[in-house]
Amino acid sequence: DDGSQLWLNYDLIKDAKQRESYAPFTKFIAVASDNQTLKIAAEELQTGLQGLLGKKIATVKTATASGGIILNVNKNAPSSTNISNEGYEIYTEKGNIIISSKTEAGVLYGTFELLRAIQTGRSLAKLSITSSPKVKIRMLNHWDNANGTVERGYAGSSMWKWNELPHRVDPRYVMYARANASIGINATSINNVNASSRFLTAEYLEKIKAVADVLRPYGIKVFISVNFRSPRTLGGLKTSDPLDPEVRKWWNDKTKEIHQYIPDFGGYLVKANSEGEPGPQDYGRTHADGANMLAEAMRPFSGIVIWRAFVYNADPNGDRFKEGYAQFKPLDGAFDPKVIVQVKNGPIDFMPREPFHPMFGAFPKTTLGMEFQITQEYLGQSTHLTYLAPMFKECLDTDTYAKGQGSTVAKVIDGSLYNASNSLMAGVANTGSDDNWCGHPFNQSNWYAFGRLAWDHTLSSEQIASEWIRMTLTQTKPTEQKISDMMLKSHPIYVSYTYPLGTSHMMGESHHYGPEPWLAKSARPDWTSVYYHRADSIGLGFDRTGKVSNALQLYSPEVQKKWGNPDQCPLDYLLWFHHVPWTKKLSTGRSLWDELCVRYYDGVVQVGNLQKTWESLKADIDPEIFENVKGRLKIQEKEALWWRDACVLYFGEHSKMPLPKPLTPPQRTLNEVKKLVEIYHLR
Ligand SMILES: CO[C@H]1[C@H](O)[C@@H](O)[C@H](O)O[C@@H]1C(=O)O
Repeated sequence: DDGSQLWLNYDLIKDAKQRESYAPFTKFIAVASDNQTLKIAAEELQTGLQGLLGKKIATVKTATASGGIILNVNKNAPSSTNISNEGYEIYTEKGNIIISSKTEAGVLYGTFELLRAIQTGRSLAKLSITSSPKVKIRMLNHWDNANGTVERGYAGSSMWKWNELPHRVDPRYVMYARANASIGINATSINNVNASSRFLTAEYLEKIKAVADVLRPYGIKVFISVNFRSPRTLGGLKTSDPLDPEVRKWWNDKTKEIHQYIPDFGGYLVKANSEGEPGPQDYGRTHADGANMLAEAMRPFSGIVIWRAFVYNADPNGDRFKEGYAQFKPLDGAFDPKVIVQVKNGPIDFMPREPFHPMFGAFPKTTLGMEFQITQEYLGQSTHLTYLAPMFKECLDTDTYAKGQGSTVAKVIDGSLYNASNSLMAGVANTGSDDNWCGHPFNQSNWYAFGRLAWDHTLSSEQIASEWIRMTLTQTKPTEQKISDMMLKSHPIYVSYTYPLGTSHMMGESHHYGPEPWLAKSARPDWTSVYYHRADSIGLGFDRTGKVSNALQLYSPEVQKKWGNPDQCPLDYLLWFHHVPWTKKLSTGRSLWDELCVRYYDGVVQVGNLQKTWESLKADIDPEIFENVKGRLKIQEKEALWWRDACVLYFGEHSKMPLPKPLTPPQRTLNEVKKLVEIYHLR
């Protein structure tokens, strides 16, 4: 098993009794219409049950006996059932299992839920499931380039073969569609937000159309990331000013043209005036001017405009933490209803642990979408085992107190806090052309977890891990439990040997691989490490209280209270908000310096424990996957040591304090670690 079938490998259920228990419900599949989506659902059931039960199952038009699975689209289902268009019900009636929804896509989602029930060993005897997605647009953002590379991709080159399309349509697109549909993902933006105008040419629209045609029956809409300067680069206009009538006409025409290829086009995703990308500010206009121009072009159609809030200027005296908020806050209420503003989970940039972005809860008149990063740019890329569901949930479950207690980030995102009519959760994809799609075999679990949480953010990290392990790795309970334990501990372990106590942004410059806490000079001050950790002879951390940047003031008073006092701030967030003296005693009873060292050292020890646990599971795991993970855990251990030694040695030069007992000295000198990291900068 090379992992190419992801969590849909449908391996035979080993326990014969269990297989038999499903026999009374799997005698036939009834599907009345020949709608393509329903056909796909029926075929998925056939493939799945063939694999899981080793049983060939026929499809019929109408059920004449009991003991089958009936796929049922009920467009007029009473609204009292409280199920949204994409939601489904699964129940038993007259000895049949009914999967029912108002839409074909809903039936497909229900079908995957039934298969998941069997894959994870649940009983079908008294099924009664109703499920509706909590978020409307559940989307992958690909940072894939036209030349086949992937920005921050760690699983090979792009999965989109632009040089082959539209003539050759890679069969992997179908696998991709199945995988996404199985977790409820219903949208995908196919190209990098650092966007090439090429994607708006007729040549590329034909290619994108071919992809959209594959994804459509799986309920997935295609979006395109656009370059704001396209009216100039493609249209030959003198400007891309969003208030210029010719520019507006260009976008209107382009949007119409796109719809000739893709009638159900999802819409535009835009990174503007961020990290050198063009945008409305180039012409003295606002983000709202830019977004609303595109929304107007989209007016005749169902599509939308997703405008990113990831913006920051290079102000050495400012605080990047406050930038997105500062630029967007005056525009709350100014955006067209077709616009969703997509905000990264934290205010800086996908750091391993960030406080939630202060925009969440502060924009009652704007629809805010969530942007998570599934690809592990700062989280071990393809060599560290890091399960991200707990990190996603930590953000979603945090209370913004925007409308009193219980105003969680999740409620901002699912639209319930401000009664938003649309909602969005996006994840930067980690897919590539690697056989197993995601590089590290465990990285697949982050794609899976993202989709499951976008559908239902109340699912627990434990449940999602358990599902994924059973569907992907093993059905043996004790093994499952051990792997689940590894996964649930993995994010805290990673944070421990990289960014403990609320430190951030100390990675190697530009490639973002490995530690570089000493980085003090870069093209921009806020691309260095010293800007963030602010280590000096007194202490460590960025003071964001009223004394210095006062970024804390962007949060509601309850949140300020929770994080604003260094004696009460949870240690995991401490150095995000406070410059703490090295000698200050923390709640653990240790000084800041001692606590920092203990965490760096413990992280490395824990990676050793992950290795030991994995080794003990050898007999139960597919040999190829076993060796693959084993090798990567070795790399993880080596790199955890780099991080530990780099940070402890570097910060030690500031604190001038000895390592607490019983920690043994680092394996290298600071210069030796620096040399290791410098290799990655050699040309
Ligand atoms: C697409 O650019 C990325 C950039 O590679 C990445 O290092 C940074 O984290 O975020 C940017 C963004 O989100 O726009």
